[in-house]
Amino acid sequence: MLVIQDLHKSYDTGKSKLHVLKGINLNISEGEFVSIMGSSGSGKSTLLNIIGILDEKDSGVYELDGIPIEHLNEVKAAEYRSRFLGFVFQSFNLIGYKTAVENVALPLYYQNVPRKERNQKALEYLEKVGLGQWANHLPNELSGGQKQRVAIARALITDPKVVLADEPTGALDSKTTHDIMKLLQDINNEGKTIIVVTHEPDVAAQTKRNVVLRDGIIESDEFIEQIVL
Ligand SMILES: Nc1ncnc2c1ncn2[C@@H]1O[C@H](COP(=O)(O)OP(=O)(O)OP(=O)(O)O)[C@@H](O)[C@H]1O
Repeated sequence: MLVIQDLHKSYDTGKSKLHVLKGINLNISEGEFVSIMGSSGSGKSTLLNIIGILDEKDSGVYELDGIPIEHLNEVKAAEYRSRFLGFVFQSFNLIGYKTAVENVALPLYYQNVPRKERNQKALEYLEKVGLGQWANHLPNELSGGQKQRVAIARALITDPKVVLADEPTGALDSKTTHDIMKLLQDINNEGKTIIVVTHEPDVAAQTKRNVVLRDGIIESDEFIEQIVL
């Protein structure tokens, strides 16, 4: 599903180059549930941004579903993102003036799906994450956990190959973190590939494979005994 070989990334900081990813090798198969940990600055977000085609590698191989991801223009990058990837962020990234169902339907709007069809599907996905009753509420009427459920429904609505979640529980209390991780486990058990960047060892323990980055290289990469919620 996802092949990364000897991947490097540097940032130009004006005076010098900051070499952030220093030869990453990572293969992720369909249906895996992977957590990426590592101390602040180790390169987790940089790696996730490259996997998410939000940023470009300098060198090495990155293939997504068999397609080499190389020097894409913005239109092609956006097309691949919408075809292959779903995104979940710590801060939910919902549009404040749109209702829950409108937020979930948004990726289908960009795929030119007719309004009736996209709203119907969005409602289905909201029901899937347990929020059918909240379809017409605005984000500021929802709790943090509910907002993240809306964001997860939005990430799933295009049936992406891979869901990328950057600190999805970072803004949530421990009970809500449990509920969101349970939801991600359910989604993974249905066959979806999920990659989660997290600072929280408890969250990583609820995935099936843990990758630890240290100073731009993979320090460890282990299949783990998943704590099933
Ligand atoms: N656009 C950028 N320009 C310059 N430097 C950057 C840029 N993005 C990240 N960096 C630097 O690259 C290094 C790795 O950052 P990255 O965000 O990937 O780390 P991280 O492991 O996700 O950290 P955190 O856990 O704090 O989010 C850091 O030193 C950061 O300051």
